[in-house]
Amino acid sequence: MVLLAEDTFLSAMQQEAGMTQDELKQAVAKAALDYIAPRLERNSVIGVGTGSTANYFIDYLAGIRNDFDGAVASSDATAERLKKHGIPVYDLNAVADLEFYVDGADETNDRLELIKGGGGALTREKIVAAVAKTFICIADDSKKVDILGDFPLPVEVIPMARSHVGRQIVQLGGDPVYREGVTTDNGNIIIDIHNMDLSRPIVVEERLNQIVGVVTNGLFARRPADLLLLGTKDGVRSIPRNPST
Ligand SMILES: O=C(CO)[C@H](O)[C@H](O)COP(=O)(O)O
Repeated sequence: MVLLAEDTFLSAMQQEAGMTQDELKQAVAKAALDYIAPRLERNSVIGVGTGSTANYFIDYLAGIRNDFDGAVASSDATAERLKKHGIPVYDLNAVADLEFYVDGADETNDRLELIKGGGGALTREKIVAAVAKTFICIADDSKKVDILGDFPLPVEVIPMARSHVGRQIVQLGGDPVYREGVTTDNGNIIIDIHNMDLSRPIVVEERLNQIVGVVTNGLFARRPADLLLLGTKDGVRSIPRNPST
């Protein structure tokens, strides 16, 4: 595990007010690159997430592609983008060591517990995050919340279990909404849970995963991020997880 600095503001590149959300995403992607670049070895393989913030990170990564070996992708879309930049993409099973995983999020709380899966890639994201030694979450400050759950919680489900899982979610107090027309990279469907009490994220994460037919859900509470790079109008805040909270 890399030693993480105290909460600090990084870089002066975005200190003017009025930055767009996209510019904040770009700023945190650059901050992630600046964080990992000096820590990479020539044989390093990097875990790479999915979504618009992760895409900016991939584009920055291309600038240092001769300084590391390659990447593991959390989705087919990410693999495609990495390859377009000439970055070798490895199967996770072929990789012995993954120092860093860099990915966005739909929501984060103070404990760096996350909701992910807005882009439907939650299962592969969770697998890569589980393997990586350090999970760096990159997000603009619209994603920072006190209590998770305004963003509907995605659940990846085996298609034939859709109705069963929906009924179980209702029993747990959530409102399941089938994400129409979406098939995950694993050939499954997504159910988004609205109005669920997520004040105890670890408990909910485990309870949902016990439902037969659920592949996994988008709560990253058992494996939160280790470092949050949060884009704000005052700069990128570097917030390491505090394991004692
Ligand atoms: O979990 C994800 C994809 O499954 C993304 O990280 C999440 O949806 C954030 O996306 P974006 O960076 O586009 O705001």
